[in-house]
Amino acid sequence: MLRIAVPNKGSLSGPAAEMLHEAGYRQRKDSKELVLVDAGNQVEFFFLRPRDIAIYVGSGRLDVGVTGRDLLLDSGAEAEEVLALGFAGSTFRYAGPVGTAKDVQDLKGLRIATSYPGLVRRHLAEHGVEASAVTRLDGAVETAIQLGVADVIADVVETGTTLRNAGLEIFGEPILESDAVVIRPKGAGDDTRVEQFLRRLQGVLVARRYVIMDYDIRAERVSDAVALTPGLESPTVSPLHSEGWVAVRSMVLRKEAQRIMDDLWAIGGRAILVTNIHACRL
Ligand SMILES: Nc1ncnc2c1ncn2[C@@H]1O[C@H](COP(=O)(O)OP(=O)(O)OP(=O)(O)O)[C@@H](O)[C@H]1O
Ligand SMILES: O=P(O)(O)OC[C@H]1O[C@H](OP(=O)(O)OP(=O)(O)O)[C@H](O)[C@@H]1O
Ligand SMILES: [Mg+2]
Repeated sequence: MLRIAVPNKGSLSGPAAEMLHEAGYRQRKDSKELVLVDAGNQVEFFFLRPRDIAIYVGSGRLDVGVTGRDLLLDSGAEAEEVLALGFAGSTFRYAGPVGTAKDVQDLKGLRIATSYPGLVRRHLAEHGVEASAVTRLDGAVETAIQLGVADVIADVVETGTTLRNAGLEIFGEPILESDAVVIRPKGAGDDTRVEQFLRRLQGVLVARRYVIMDYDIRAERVSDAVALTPGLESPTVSPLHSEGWVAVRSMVLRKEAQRIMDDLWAIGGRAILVTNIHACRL
C-alpha cells in the first residue's frame, strides 16, 4: 500500500483533503482520525502535523507527503518537492517597525524571531549576514517585537493583514515563494504507485485550470478561431451538417474563457458553450 502523509490541521489541511477527494481518494470524516486506509485505491493516509511531514517522508517511512514548500525547506529533511499543488500560497518575508531595516544587509547584529529558523539562517548565510540571534517561536511572531524579544521578524505573509495590524512593514526581497507541494524522499526511485498518485493530482490541477470550449464557426474563419483556441495540442474540428460550417472543441484556460468567447463572437463564432472538466488524464 502507498503510504501518504497529509496535513491534519492548519491552512493546508482543508484544501489538501478537498484535492485528494477530487482525485478519487477517501477522506476522513472525523478530524480526530489519525490514519485512514483507502483499500479500494490501495493507499494509507497518515494525518500528521504539516511541520512534521517532511521529516517522516525524508526518513523514508512514508512514500509521499503533502506539505508547504516553506515547511519542507525549513525542516532540512532529506525530502524533495515533486509537484506544486497551487493552493496555500504565501511568501516568506522580513518585517519590522517602520524604518528598522531596508534589506537583508541591515539585519547585521539584530535579533530575528521566526517560526522558520532553518529558512532564515540559510538566507542570512547566503547573504553573508550575521544576526545577533535567530529565535524560534511557535506562532504570533509579530508580537515578539512589541514584547521586546526581537527587533525584526521573518514570517509567512498571505494577505499582509496581520503585519499591517501589528504596525509592521515588510522589507527586503521575498525570502521564498511558497505553495502546497507533494514531496518524496530524496533520490527515491521510480514507483508506479507514486506516478499514478501524481497523475491523479495533475488531473485535478488541469480540471481546475481549464474548461472545454465548443463553438460553431464558418469554415473560412476556422484558422482565425483556432488561433484563439489552440488547445493543449490541437483542437478537434468536425464538419457540421449545415454546409460551410464546422464545430470546434478545445481546452482553454478558465480565467480567459470570457475574453475568448468575446473574441470568437467578434469573428463569427456562434453556439459557444463552456463546460467544466470533471476529471482528466492528459
Ligand atoms: N495565512 C497563512 N498563515 C499561515 N500559513 C499559511 C497561510 N497561507 C498559506 N500558508 C501556508 O500554510 C503552511 C503552514 O501551515 P501550518 O498548518 O503550519 O500553519 P497555520 O495554517 O498557520 O496553522 P497554525 O498556525 O494554526 O498551526 C505553510 O506552507 C504556509 O506557507
Ligand atoms: O498575511 P496574512 O493573510 O495576515 O496571513 C499571515 C499570518 O497568518 C498566520 O498566522 P496564524 O493565524 O496562523 O497564527 P500563528 O502566527 O499563531 O500561526 C501567519 O503566521 C501570519 O501571521
Ligand atoms: Mg499559523
